[in-house]
Amino acid sequence: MEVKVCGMREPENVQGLIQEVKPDWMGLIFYEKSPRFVLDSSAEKLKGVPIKKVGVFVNEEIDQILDKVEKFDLKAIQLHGKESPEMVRELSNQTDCELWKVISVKEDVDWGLYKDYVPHINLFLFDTATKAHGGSGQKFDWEILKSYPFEKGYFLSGGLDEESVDEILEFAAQSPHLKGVDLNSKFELSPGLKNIQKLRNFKNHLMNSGANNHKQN
Ligand SMILES: O=C(O)c1ccccc1N[C@@H]1O[C@H](COP(=O)(O)O)[C@@H](O)[C@H]1O
Repeated sequence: MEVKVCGMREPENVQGLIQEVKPDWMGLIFYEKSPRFVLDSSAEKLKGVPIKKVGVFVNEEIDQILDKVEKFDLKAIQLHGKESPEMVRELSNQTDCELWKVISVKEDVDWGLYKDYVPHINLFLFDTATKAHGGSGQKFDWEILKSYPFEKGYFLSGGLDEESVDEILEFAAQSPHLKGVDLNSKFELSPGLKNIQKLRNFKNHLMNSGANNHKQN
């Protein structure tokens, strides 16, 4: 089970994350309306940090995305808006980054809307649908994922907190395509500043409970 910690931006906080939590991925949010928005002026300090970085974008132009890939040395691109399969295909032809397409969940998912993304992406990421697009701290009903029809792996997101570990493990036991979890606002001291202790507790609990033995796709 992989762990992504999203919404990072303060260099000291990032150092704490790398030394004490060691997640697989660190997310940087490039959506101006987010309280976790990362400025270009942070690129110098964040570019070389030894952790794989995911850039989070909402309905952004391809040129702008590729500019951030270069400036921040991103290894994955998380598309968190209404990006079309055509746009994702075009992007996949212009970058070696992994592509992660978000599916925002309300009450149900029409899986047919997502099949055209499958050939062009590395994974889906499920989050709760809200007007702010992400970072809501709200969970959705994971039961909806029982009908997940694709072979592609996915990440789970949306309001995950320290108390979610047992629920995640129970869910993972019946969900062979669950590849990772994405942690964000429930682990914050303030927007963009994470509580390292809480993140460490979560990761230790998850890993010591055998989640690293979970079958991955
Ligand atoms: O965190 C944000 O501000 C944000 C804004 C716009 C798009 C995505 C954003 N974050 C993503 O939201 C999910 C869930 O976060 P939370 O746990 O509910 O706070 C996560 O994938 C972040 O990458």
